[in-house]
Amino acid sequence: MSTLANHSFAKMNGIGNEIVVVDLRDSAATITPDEARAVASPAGVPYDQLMVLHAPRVQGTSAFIRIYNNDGSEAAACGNGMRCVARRVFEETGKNALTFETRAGLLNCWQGPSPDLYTVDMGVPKFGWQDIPLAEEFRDTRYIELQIGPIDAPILHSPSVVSMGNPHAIFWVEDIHAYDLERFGPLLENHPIFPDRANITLAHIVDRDHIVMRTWERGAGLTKACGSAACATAVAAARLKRTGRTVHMTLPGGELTIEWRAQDDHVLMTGPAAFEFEGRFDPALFASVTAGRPV
Ligand SMILES: N[C@H](CCC[C@H](N)C(=O)O)C(=O)O
Repeated sequence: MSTLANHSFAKMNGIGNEIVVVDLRDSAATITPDEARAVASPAGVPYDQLMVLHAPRVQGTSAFIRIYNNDGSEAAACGNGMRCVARRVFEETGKNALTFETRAGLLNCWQGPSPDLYTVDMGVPKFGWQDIPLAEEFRDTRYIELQIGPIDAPILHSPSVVSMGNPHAIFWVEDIHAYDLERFGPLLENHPIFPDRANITLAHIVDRDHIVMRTWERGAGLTKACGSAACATAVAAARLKRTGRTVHMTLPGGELTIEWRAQDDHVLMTGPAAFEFEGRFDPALFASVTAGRPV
């Protein structure tokens, strides 16, 4: 039987990015893709990302976090999900600053400038074509040769690419609503130039301090917000010298502030984390899936 049967969870969201948080720090089990997909099923607790806390592996961290998209794939970064995890563990411990480990590295989280805001240090962005990763060499990743639509009149073209521990492609447009992202998103997400797939963002630079954007997420589809994409987009715009290093981001689900810190190139993301409800997973959800095995 699955470790998750009858296990408690918290349903949260990060400006509309649907998050489920599960605490497995007292268990040796890991979650299989089948179990992650079962949780996301209509009979379960539909989410964009599942954030699973495991026992800390590194001195000074509160947990090792595994991140699952609702298609069952694992991701190394989830900004909105990390704010939700930070809120949960701050409330559990009474602390207001903690460090977590993800596959992208150690992430410091702290209470933001007001009680309803949380800041996550998302680490240093990577720009090398092999770090994104891309399937072939591109020396300048501020714009890569990728387009969709007729060769002589592409609909979308020349995206910037950035890794925040997960791959992002950002297309710069005048009107983010003028494109059928539900149609183009999966084509671009699964384009062969992205051997690990990619998160696809449409972004409009309003001025040097403000960007509006929306994202087709790798492994989750169209979401109301993507925190790591907001980080990637703000950094990509600053690289193009079209904004400063602190940018206000407007996403369909709400607002984030991103600072690409000058002294160490770390990307700080600040925004809310909403709690919705707690529950326990119905064992029937996992009747036909393979259970995670102790590592
Ligand atoms: N779909 C992303 C993971 C979640 C990112 C997003 N929800 C965020 O807040 O950063 C990926 O597979 O890289």
